[in-house]
Amino acid sequence: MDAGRKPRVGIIGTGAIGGFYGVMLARAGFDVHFLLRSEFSTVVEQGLQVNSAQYGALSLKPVQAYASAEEMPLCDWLLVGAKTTSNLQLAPAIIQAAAPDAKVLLLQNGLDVEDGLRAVLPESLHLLGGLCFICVHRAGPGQIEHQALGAVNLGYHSGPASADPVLSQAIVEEGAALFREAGLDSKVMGNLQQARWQKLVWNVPYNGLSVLLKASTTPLMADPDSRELIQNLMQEVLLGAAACGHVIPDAYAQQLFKSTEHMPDYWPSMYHDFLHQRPLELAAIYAAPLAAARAAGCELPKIQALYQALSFIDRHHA
Ligand SMILES: NC(=O)C1=CN([C@@H]2O[C@H](COP(=O)(O)OP(=O)(O)OC[C@H]3O[C@@H](n4cnc5c(N)ncnc54)[C@H](OP(=O)(O)O)[C@@H]3O)[C@@H](O)[C@H]2O)C=CC1
Ligand SMILES: CC(C)(CO)C(=O)C(=O)O
Repeated sequence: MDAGRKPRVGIIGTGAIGGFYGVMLARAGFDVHFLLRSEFSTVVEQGLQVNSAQYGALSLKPVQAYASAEEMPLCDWLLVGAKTTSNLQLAPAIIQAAAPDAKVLLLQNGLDVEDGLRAVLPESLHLLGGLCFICVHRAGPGQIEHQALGAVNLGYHSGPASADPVLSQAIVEEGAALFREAGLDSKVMGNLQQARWQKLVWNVPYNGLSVLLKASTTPLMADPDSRELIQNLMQEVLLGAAACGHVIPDAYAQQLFKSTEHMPDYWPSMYHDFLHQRPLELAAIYAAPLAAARAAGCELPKIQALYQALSFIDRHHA
């Protein structure tokens, strides 16, 4: 990349997350290119709209939109906004759109989501994980509803800087600076696995229960049984994390629980997948942490039961 030039950003999977962060970066002056699938023609015709409780009505038009990665220019940063269930299918697009030493940032929930992709990406590409603390969903083609929050915490996973902590830290800082330039909070996480476990403290209970109980956060937080279930599931995530060497203080779970009471009523992204008969992110959000905890000698029976019920739903809802 030329010194002084702003990095070129590619969005691989322009849904709620990809669309929101892509629009914010484009508005901050970055050269952003969007890979789309089903919404390609609508977005070419009508642009991308973000209806944000925080920033008001934002619009990006025209959009540098592509139906194929082969037409995209080589990008310095690739932000993957697809669901984890699409990662392997998207690997050729990521490789195609990546500049020679590009940074690939997975803006996704779950554990070990980088591992599957790492195995198929060239060694020259840096791979990072990003945890998005945001409530956002697609309301229609190219239409993104942003209800609350927006921070992204980043950590280095692997690549040419794996053995060089100074370089990997600098790369993660560069990524966090992109988001900060777009007016969003972004922290550097020294330990990506720890950060992923922390995020699971929220996603394990709320994502799955929203599908199983067909309830958004407000009713889930209002009912004594679901409140207890959420707290028990959170405790099991802490146990699993600790067994894997990541101690998360109980106060962290308590604070997430409390802050959910003050969030606007919210349907987690897994519920939107259920509603639209898309595959659920069960491997990343349930199977991977269960397997990691089990390998460390720790069984998590409530999470296991939730996972089994969701697996049934996932197989039968399409
Ligand atoms: N939504 C939220 O508030 C949050 C989501 N997350 C995480 O962020 C990640 C993304 O979630 P979210 O934005 O909600 O998901 P969405 O379903 O809104 O977006 C996924 C996008 O990826 C696209 N896509 C999938 N496969 C391909 C492909 N082969 N080629 C081109 N595009 C493709 C989809 O296109 P198509 O329309 O054609 O299917 C869609 O536009 C998930 O891991 C989720 O858990 C994390 C925090 C909050
Ligand atoms: C936890 C929450 C709602 C906001 O922090 C989120 O990021 C998610 O849905 O994954």
